[in-house]
Parts: sequence; structure tokens; C-alpha cells
Amino acid sequence: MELDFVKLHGLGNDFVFIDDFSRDIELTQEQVALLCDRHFGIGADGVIMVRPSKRSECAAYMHYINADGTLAQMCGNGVRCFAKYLVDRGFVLASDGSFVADTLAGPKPISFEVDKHDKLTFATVDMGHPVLEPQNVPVDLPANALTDDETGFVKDSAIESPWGAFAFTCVSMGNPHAICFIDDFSTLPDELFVSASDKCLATLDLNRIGAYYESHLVFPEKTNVEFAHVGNDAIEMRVFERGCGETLACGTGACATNVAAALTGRASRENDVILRGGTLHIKWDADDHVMMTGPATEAFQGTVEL
Ligand SMILES: N[C@H](CCC[C@H](N)C(=O)O)C(=O)O
Repeated sequence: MELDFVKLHGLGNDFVFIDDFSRDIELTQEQVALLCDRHFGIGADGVIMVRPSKRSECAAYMHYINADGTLAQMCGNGVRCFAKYLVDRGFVLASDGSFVADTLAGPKPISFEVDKHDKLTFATVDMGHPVLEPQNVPVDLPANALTDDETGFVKDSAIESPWGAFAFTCVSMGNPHAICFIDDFSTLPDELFVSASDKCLATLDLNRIGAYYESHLVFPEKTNVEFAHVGNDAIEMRVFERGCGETLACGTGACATNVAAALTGRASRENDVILRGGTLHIKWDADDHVMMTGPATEAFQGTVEL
């Protein structure tokens, strides 16, 4: 099967886009893994199929598949790239300035800016409400493990690992996220850093600890894992994504981390979130909507034989 594709990224979190408006393509997990393979394929964190939406208010439906072939409910960087894909090709009029994207996590209103050539540069996505009830994240922790008795949310709750217990706050943005804030890096064991003499977020051995918690038994649907540090005027984070491994950025992860920082009293409800690939601006507004603003970039187009 010959497939035309377009490669786009949001702060280096990159995706293979396939126009599936009229072909009803079903890719196998192996085909998705091959497309995402950075040596034998195109190379990406995931595949996004652009399909018609059954909802009249939505311009199109974004079907997001992780690099390992597993389906995910939502993709924040991906939906900004989805907006760019539609606006730059005229499926959505640049003059409209906004539209609604359909996703497995429901409709997501998007407003966007274009350059003088009517190409999308930035988008603001209404990512909807964060979900905090443990059973809906989902995360299975016994009540006595929860540090916040009133709400019963998983807030700075200890989850064991071979390197000690790390305190996680669990938030769903349609997909599960487990966020660990490291307030003092010196308290962590040397073996968790690629350089014990320089213990910081950048030297944390995320591939080891992230993989452990991604598949931890307390997460029945696995989870995206974030490690973050709240500085004077921004939140720094890295992410080990469910079904992908470490990515340079994660939109839903940045939203979940912003919510977790506010929930645990480490930050206000509006922050710049600094990721390895760049910065997203996140606001958890008074109506309990999380608004995410960031860029979307088209890298190249091509044709692939599957
Ligand atoms: N990179 C995506 C998140 C993908 C989440 C996926 N890995 C999952 O299984 O939930 C983002 O920008 O939100």
C-alpha cells in the first residue's frame, strides 16, 4: 500500500500525518511501529490519521496512535499539529481563526494564529477539564496511601520503586499522567543520575525510572510519567510517554503537570512549562478548563510503501 504522509511536530514531539478522509485505512501495530522507527521508517513519536468527524460541530477527527501501535485518547502537541495540517491545506479557513477538533477525548476548541502566507504558527487548545478522581485517571492506590483525605485525589502520594518511594500526583487529560515533583535533587540516590556530580532534571536517568512507573501495577492502563521541578517563574519537566518512551515534549503532560503544580501548592494556575523541546504556556482557568498555547511546525512530506 502506498501512503502519502506529512511530518509535523510540536516542540519536537513528532508525528506522521496520514490523510484518511476517504480511504478508511486501518494500520496494524507493526505498520505503525515501522512508520515510527527512526532507523527503518520515517521516525516519529506517533501516527495521526486525519478522518471525518461524526460530530457536526467538528471539522475533522484526530485518530492518535502511539509509536508502539497502542491507541491514546488525546495528544496535545498532536492536536496543534492537526490544526496546522487542516488550516495550511484549506480544510479550515485561515480567516476563521478557530475551529473544533474531534478526538477520542471529545471535541477540543482550537483558536490559532497564521503568518502572512496563511500558514498556522501558533494554536491555543481548550484541553477541557482535568480528571482527578483516582478511579477515572485510572490509578489504583489504597485509601491509606492517599495524602489528601478530603478530596481523595492522588496528591504527592508515595508509590514504591526499587530506588525508594516517589511521591506522585495523578491527573488525566483524557489520558493518564503521573507527575513526580523533585523539590530537592540531592535527596535522590546517585544511581538515578547519569552524572552523580550534577544531580538535576537533565541528568535524571528517565529511561530507567520512567519505564518502571509507566507499567507500574497501580496504573491499570499504564501511564505517561512526568518528573518536574518548579522554579521561580516556570515549571521544568521531562516526560516518559506511555507507548513511546521519552519525548521532547508532551502537551497533555504539560497540562497535567501544570494542574498538579497548582493542586500541590507549588505554583499558580498559569505557568510557562519548559520541556526539552521548548516552552508551552498553560492556564488552568477559573472554569476548570486547561488552555494550552504553543507552536506547530511542518517538517516535510513524502510517500511511503507499506
Ligand atoms: N505526546 C502527546 C501525549 C501522547 C500520550 C500518549 N503517549 C498516551 O499514551 O497517552 C501529547 O502531546 O499530549
